Order: sequence, then C-alpha cells, then structure tokens
Amino acid sequence: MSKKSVRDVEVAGKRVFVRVDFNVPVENGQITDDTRIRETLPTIKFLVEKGAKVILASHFGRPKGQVVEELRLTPVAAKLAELLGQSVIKADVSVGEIVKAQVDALQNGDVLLLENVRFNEGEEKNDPELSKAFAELADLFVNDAFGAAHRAHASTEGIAHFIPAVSGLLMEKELDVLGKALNNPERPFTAIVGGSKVKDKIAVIENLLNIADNVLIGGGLSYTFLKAQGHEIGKSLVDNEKLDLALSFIEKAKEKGVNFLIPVDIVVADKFGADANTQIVGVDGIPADWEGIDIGPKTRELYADVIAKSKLVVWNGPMGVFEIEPFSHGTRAVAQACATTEGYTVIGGGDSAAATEKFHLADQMNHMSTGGGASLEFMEGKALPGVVALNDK
Ligand SMILES: Nc1ncnc2c1ncn2[C@@H]1O[C@H](COP(=O)(O)OP(=O)(O)O)[C@@H](O)[C@H]1O
Ligand SMILES: O=C(OP(=O)(O)O)[C@H](O)COP(=O)(O)O
Repeated sequence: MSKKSVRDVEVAGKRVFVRVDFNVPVENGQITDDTRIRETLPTIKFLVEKGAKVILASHFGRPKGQVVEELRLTPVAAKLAELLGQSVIKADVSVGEIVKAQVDALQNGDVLLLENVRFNEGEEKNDPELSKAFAELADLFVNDAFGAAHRAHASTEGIAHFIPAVSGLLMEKELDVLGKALNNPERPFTAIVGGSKVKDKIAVIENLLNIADNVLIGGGLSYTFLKAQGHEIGKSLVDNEKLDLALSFIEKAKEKGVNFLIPVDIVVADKFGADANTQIVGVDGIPADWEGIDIGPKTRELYADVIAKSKLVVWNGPMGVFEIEPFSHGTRAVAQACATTEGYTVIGGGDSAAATEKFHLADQMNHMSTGGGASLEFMEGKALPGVVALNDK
C-alpha cells in the first residue's frame, strides 16, 4: 500500500520532525562523503519554502545510548548549513526542556538539528517513552531516512504511533525506484551481487531468482558457489554452511530459466596486499594456498556484455577487493559497463557506491541508493519498519 508523503499534507507553520540519515563517513572530523546530506536537501528545502518549522533528527555511528563526543552532529550541522545556504541551529541534546524551548523559538522556515538520537538509551530499544518525547516536539513526523528504514527505533518507527507520519521526498524516491525495479522490472533485468557479506547476500539472491533474468555473481560470494560445484578454491572466502543452499540456487535458476553466471576465470593472489603475486586462472586452477581476489578478464567481458544488453541493472557488492588497485579491475569493468549501458542502473550498498565514486562514474548511474542494509532488506522482500509505520494514502 502506498504511503502518504510530505506532499500530501499541510506543513505551513507546523512543527515538523524530520528523521534523516546523516550517518556520513568522517575522518579526522572532516566529512569525506556528503551524499546522504545532499540527498535530503529536496525535503528540507520543500519544508522551508512552505514555511514549516523544521526539526531534523539523525543517528550518527553506534554510540549505544551513551554520549560519545566524537559522534556529535556538529560537523554535519556546519556542512548542512553550507549546502542549504541558510543557518542551521544545532541542539546539544535531542529531547527535554532545552530542546522544547529551542523548538518554541523557531520561526517558520527555520531549521534546527537535534543531537545524535542514539545518545538516548531508548532510541535503539524503540522505547515508547522516548518516541512520545520526540512526538511532543512536533505536529508531524516525516521519515526521510531510507538508510535507516530497516531499523525499528524510536525516531524511525516509534514516533509514528503518536503523531501523523508521512514519507519525505528521498524516502519516496528510493521506494519508488527500488519498488519499480523489483515489482515491474524492465527486461532483460540483470542483478549483480558481489562483496564479502556472504550470509547477508545469499538471502537476497534467493529473492532475485524469482524476478531477474540474469544474476551475475562476483566478489567473495563466488567461492561458495564454486566450492558447492566441486571446485578447489584454495584460501578464498567461503561460507561452508551455505554450500547446499548455493547449489540449490544453481538448480533453481535452471528450473526457472534464469541465466545464473558464476566467474569463469579468477585473479588469485598469494597474499592480501598490493605487493602480492597474482595469476589469472580458470575455475579449476586455484592453487591450494592462494585466494581468489577478483574476477578474471573473461568473466569481466562476459558480465559487461550481459550488462550492455540489459534494460535494468541492479548492482550490490564489488567484484573483487577493489580498494587494492591490482584487484580493482573486475569492479571497474562492471562499473564501466553500468555507466555505459542504455539500461536503467541502480547502485545499492556502501562499497559498490564507494567504488563507483572512486572510478568517477557515479554521475553516469541512474540511481545511487543512500541505503546499504536498507536496500538489501528491500530487495529480499522484507517490510521496512520505518516505512510500514507511516500513514497509508
Ligand atoms: N574475493 C574477495 N575476497 C575477499 N573480500 C572481497 C572479495 N571481493 C570483494 N571483497 C570485499 O568485499 C567488500 C564489500 O563487501 P560488502 O560489504 O558485502 O559490499 P557492499 O557494501 O557493496 O554491500 C569490499 O571491502 C571488498 O574488498
Ligand atoms: O549507514 C547505515 O547502514 P548501511 O551502511 O548499511 O547503509 C545506516 O545509517 C544504518 O546504520 P546502522 O547500521 O548503524 O543502523
């Protein structure tokens, strides 16, 4: 059922509690990627222009209910003010009398950023008392934190039980794009799954077999499939508990007529580092004490060809250890193929997005999702609690 959005409600003069995902990467106090902040600007500007009193709330890192000085949102407030082109009032806490007074002082169009909501013990416990305290600050709840929509926390889910609750424009865009991609996909639809989180990704592959025409496997996931087929994989990453499941996916793909591709050649290394010795081998040639670290040139070509012919491509997880240059060619080839295909491309997952940025190809993709875990859970077909709690249209 579709959810009400911020466009469907009256916001002028209202106090609006907007949950955003400002969980951005920071090194030495500097924000190294401000994508998640930039992506919320349409919602914030929409509310400012309509004359709402905007109260922003976000988590930042995992402080586990304690105040952690390095996890204050102060650098985020400065970055937001710069990107928004207007001043942002920064609160030192996220609930209580001081915040109430700050909210009472807001004029229409003002923006207040609350402190990290995870400094409160009740946030991750979805404590109704905390949800109520957040709700008392506002007349309306807007959830724009797609990246945290898979979390049922006080500021993402609990608050929606106390005041009217609608989606923000980023949330709406993410759900629309991912929903269209998965519910009524343009065909051929190619799903590319790589990375190292074998357990997490296996569940996604199962759902993809029901909807995709081509499933391309790469990265650390590949070796569980190769081993399941009886190949020697040396010291490569593997999940020995998922071998039977992996084999059943290959069978299921055959039954369903899904073109399920596993690497046909591999870059192997004798150790994990830029100074490793490497070789390109076939799937039966992995030496016992070497590990698979990237897809090989034949696989790159094969995958690029499938991507070029696709109408829709959803990519989650790098093809190899792209952070180390000699092992980045597979991921680069897939990113390049996604950048040049005429099909619609959706990139989900922090590392695939980071790789795409690194290769300066991000602006050639159709949709870079702001959610890693959230987009995966969505692709698995799971309901996202932060969305379920919003008011239906
Ligand atoms: N063959 C491999 N062996 C070990 N690690 C790999 C391999 N291929 C890719 N990786 C690693 O997987 C990580 C990304 O995995 P993951 O978190 O599952 O992806 P994402 O964040 O895109 O969902 C990267 O750090 C990459 O170096
Ligand atoms: O960065 C996030 O996760 P992601 O890297 O899976 O997208 C989200 O902000 C959620 O954070 P959490 O996994 O600490 O709940």
